[in-house]
Amino acid sequence: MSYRSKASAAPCVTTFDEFARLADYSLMDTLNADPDATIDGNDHRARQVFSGHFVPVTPTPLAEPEYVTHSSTFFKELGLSDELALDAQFRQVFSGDLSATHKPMQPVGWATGYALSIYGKEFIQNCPFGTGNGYGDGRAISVFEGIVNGQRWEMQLKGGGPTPYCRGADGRAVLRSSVREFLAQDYMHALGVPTSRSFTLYVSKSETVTRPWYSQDSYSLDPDVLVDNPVAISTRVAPSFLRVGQLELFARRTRSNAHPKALEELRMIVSHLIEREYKSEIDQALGIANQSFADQLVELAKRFRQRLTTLVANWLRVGYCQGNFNSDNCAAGGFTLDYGPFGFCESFEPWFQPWTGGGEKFSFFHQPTAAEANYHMFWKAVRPLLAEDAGALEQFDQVRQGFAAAMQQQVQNIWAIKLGLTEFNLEIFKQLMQLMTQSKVDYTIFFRELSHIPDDISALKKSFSIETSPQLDEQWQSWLKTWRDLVIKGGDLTEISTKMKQTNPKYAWREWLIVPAYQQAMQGDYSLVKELQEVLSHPYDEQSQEIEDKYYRLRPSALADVGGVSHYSCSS
Ligand SMILES: Nc1ncnc2c1ncn2[C@@H]1O[C@H](COP(=O)(O)OP(=O)(O)OP(=O)(O)O)[C@@H](O)[C@H]1O
Ligand SMILES: [Mg+2]
Repeated sequence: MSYRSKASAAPCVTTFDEFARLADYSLMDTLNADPDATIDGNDHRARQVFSGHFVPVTPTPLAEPEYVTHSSTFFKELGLSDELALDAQFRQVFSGDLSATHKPMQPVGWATGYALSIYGKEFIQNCPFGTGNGYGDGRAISVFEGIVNGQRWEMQLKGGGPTPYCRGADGRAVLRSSVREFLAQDYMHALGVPTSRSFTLYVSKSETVTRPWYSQDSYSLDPDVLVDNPVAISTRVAPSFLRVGQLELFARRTRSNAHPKALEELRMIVSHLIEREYKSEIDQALGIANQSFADQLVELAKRFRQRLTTLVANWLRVGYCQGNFNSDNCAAGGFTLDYGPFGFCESFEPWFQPWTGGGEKFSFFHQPTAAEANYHMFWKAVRPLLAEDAGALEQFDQVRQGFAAAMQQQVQNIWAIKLGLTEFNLEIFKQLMQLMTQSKVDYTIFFRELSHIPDDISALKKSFSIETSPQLDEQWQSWLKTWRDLVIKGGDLTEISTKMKQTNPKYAWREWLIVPAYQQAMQGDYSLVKELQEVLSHPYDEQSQEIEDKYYRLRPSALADVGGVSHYSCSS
């Protein structure tokens, strides 16, 4: 299996006119708008939204927008030329000014409500009205839907200004978090991990917002200063932005009989999910003719389970920790969404958690359990739609029951692949985890060095951030021998090594190397952002010696506990 990203099509769309013509809004045609909303989308204050699937809302344009970057890789895949990102009208639209659009593209975007469950427990405290009706996309506004290069995509501004779900906040995202989100999303794609995609990033040259953050070299757990930050809008793209929390919102309304159309709205949103994210797979599994909705739901449960368990196993593979894997941050399409509280594990720690608000339950190795809690909420939300079909309901429940076993299977599978083994070996794995923790290994460097299948531990020592004792070295040597003997049984060492290098990336997300990129970007210099984009878009490749010296190295120990580098409290 190779995790390299796919090849791309030749560019063809070069003007905004051509781009706007790709718009096709099936979502607005098939789902319900909030009946209390205004048609013009001038709807920017926190309020309750009682029904409907979306609220028409216009973004708030950035003042004096400037181009920061775009994803060249993704533009190519979509058949868009790179110049388009610099086109004045295109920039205007993707920095929030929809007045520059023309038909069939529409001058109004939309935001959606969703609910939140934390580790399987329903929460409404986050809603300012105490009802759950004020919670949803507070600063994410979708502005485009269309068929681009043969595939349907939705494009969503993040930081596009307040919506009815803003809960009194400003609806903005700062450049720091936008650069992080943009780069991380692109990086995840390059790693071969399903994700929403980075599209464009523009910053305001004159508008700032004040956010709590860390002073230089601060060891504080919580931010200790207020910083003025330029505001930015990044656009992300996905087949849909449906979250498990969104299904939950409609299920909760159904359960409480909130309004007469509640069950129908739940059915509609789940059908929409199938249409957008699972249609071809379900058609393939069931055949196109004579499918009942109940059959589709059972198949949906299977497919989502498969995607979610694979996703989380891949997060473990690449060292990613979502940090706040609640149901409102869990895409129902089974890909990574919301790069706010995330981080990548450098110095190995099973319970690594970069986000100070997240706690151990959302830490690195707890993600499979967090995923199960989200899957449970998905199951609970969709279940009422099967009330009339006992047979399908039983199958649906069985898929839910099987989550833990399926998850364990995926995790074991990924460990076997990471270690170049044909099957998971619990003893080898347990010993390794212990040794890795004791030696504080750099997660990425360790597995990359191991991918060369060395017979001596000296190469692996490059990844250790402590001096090891002779006893520990002996334990390592003995582990290495047992592991190597097992690998040898699996076949040709060169082939296994090549596969391991396609599984274990060389280039990692190192927060301390990202910090200078967003700091320089705040001063108007985007060159480091571009450089990182380039390095991180080929994470499995050997790159130049210069890049290796700069990016393939351990975090300086002085940065180990620095606020904003090793941990952060705020993702906005
Ligand atoms: N500055 C802000 N203004 C308005 N709403 C905000 C702001 N920051 C966060 N929110 C809202 O708070 C909720 C939870 O925060 P979270 O950090 O998950 O959001 P987010 O990073 O904006 O979300 P996502 O990537 O999931 O859309 C979301 O509904 C989000 O829209
Ligand atoms: Mg979120």
